[in-house]
Amino acid sequence: MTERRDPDALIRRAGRGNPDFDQHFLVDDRVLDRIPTYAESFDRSHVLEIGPGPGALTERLLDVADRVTAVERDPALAAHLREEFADAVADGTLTVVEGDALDVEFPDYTCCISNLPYSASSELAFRLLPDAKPTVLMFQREFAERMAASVDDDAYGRLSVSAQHYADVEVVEEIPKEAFDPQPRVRSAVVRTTPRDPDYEVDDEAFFLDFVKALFTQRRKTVRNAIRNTAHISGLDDPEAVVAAADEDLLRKRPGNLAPATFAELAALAAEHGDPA
Ligand SMILES: C[S@@+](CC[C@H](N)C(=O)[O-])C[C@H]1O[C@@H](n2cnc3c(N)ncnc32)[C@H](O)[C@@H]1O
Repeated sequence: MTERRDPDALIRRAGRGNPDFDQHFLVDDRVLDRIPTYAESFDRSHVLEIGPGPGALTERLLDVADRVTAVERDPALAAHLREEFADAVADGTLTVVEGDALDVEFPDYTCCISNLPYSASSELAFRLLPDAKPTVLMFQREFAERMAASVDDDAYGRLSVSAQHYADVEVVEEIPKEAFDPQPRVRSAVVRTTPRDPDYEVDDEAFFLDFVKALFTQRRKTVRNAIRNTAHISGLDDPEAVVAAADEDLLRKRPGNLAPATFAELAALAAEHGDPA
């Protein structure tokens, strides 16, 4: 292996960042070395990296992948990456795409490994998860815990059910603020998602996800009241018919105590009786 670039030197060569673009760069070599290992069991032949920044993680991804596509919104950083990794760009192992990862077309990647911009965590996660490709992603710790939470956990909510609809979700490492420059205000965590089909059937995915979103806006209410109060979000024309058709024990529970498969059953019942838009 050739000697690695120093992350601090990469930041210096990239030039000071743009505060509008959520730029907290990883400078801890041990953390940077570990991140690609969390994807060891995945096909890493074509890795998608969102928000490569100065390129410290990109360099490690180039070591384990046949190809890396790196999507960077900051034009100065995209130019820096093309210069810093000119050999890899020239031989086609690295493609730098300048643009917003929420808009650009993704290549036919095999897995995504990224330290994401936290302000777009949710939108980026839900752009990636339906692709059914494995991911290793860094998020704010609290967001990561909510993604991975199980029914009855305090952190269990809409994010848990929606993310786990697409994949198994695990928090594989917590990362202290000191691993970044500049340091973020919040702690971070690395999440691994392994795509799989859910263990329940959903006929109308969009309605299921809207129904979950609706009920979790009323997480402290009973399911009965949550169904009644959120028709404007779930799109149900006749929430009373759903309440009339549902099991009494279920209606007395709170949304945070319903497992994903129970949400799916209730959503099917709601679609059948509640006349969704
Ligand atoms: C938290 S930094 C991570 C940088 C680098 N991967 C690291 O670990 O040091 C996030 C990076 O995403 C870039 N970025 C922010 N919003 C973006 C977007 N919508 N699309 C693509 N890149 C974005 C920022 O310019 C920054 O380089």
